[in-house]
Amino acid sequence: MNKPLVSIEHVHFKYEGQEEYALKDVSLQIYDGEWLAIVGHNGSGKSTLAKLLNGLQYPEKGRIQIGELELTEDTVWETRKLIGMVFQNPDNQFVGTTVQDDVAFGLENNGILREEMVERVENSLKQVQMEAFLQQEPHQLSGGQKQRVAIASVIALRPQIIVLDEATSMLDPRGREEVLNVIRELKEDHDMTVISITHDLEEAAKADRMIVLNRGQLYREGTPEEIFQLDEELVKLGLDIPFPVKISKMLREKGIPVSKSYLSEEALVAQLWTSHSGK
Ligand SMILES: Nc1ncnc2c1ncn2[C@@H]1O[C@H](COP(=O)(O)OP(=O)(O)OP(=O)(O)O)[C@@H](O)[C@H]1O
Repeated sequence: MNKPLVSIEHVHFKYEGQEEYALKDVSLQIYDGEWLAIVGHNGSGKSTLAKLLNGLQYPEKGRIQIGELELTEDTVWETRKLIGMVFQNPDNQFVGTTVQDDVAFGLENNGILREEMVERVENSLKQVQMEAFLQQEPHQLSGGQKQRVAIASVIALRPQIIVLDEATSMLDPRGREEVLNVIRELKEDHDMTVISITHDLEEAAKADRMIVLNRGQLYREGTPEEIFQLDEELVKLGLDIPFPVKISKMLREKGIPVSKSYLSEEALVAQLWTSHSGK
């Protein structure tokens, strides 16, 4: 994690006919191999940032650099090969009549030869643990399974970066867990760079780094531990602090030594066991 793979520099963006800027002077870097979570309340500009990264909109001022390329109307087809997008609604992302066809679709469009296509379809479905569902029809799948197929369709094209725009927000807890596990594996085992855009801080707690957006501006940047220290400030921004972080704060207020804000229930329970058994 050393060179920025994506560099967003002083980006301003306003939708046509609107007075307010949706993004105001936003600058941030995304490093090779990291998982960056971009969080913010409704209307903070998260989806607008995703649209800019995908070249669906262009900055009014400022620039976006992806790898060696500046993202412009001339380079957008090249930059889209580097960035794969997964969106919120699992039902809007299926184009094939079976799981296999769905993953193959993007490859066909990119002129990948049949033999390689078969291999890539199989491999990418394996990476999301959906290889047993090759012939299944989309409507037979759960939300989490559909999103995993959507991720397989993206990784089959071998992008360097995967952007998940609220990709777990329509899923039940089990589906969300499945998708988050897949994201972690893609990052850890396949060196993918992950950008997850979410209003769910529990999900963001799993990332390496977080960016908080507020009213189109970059409010804070830091590790999840650093961001959760903001505490009431996050609540004021309309964000809900994860349950284990709230509990560890309450314990500290009651004089029970919890050294930092624990980001997962498991870590908090482990700390409490350790201090309890040490007495
Ligand atoms: N197509 C559009 N036309 C006009 N204004 C828009 C459009 N899309 C978003 N906006 C405005 O731009 C600002 C940023 O919206 P954006 O959708 O990027 O926020 P968000 O953080 O993704 O919110 P949400 O979580 O509700 O999707 C908001 O003020 C919103 O009303």
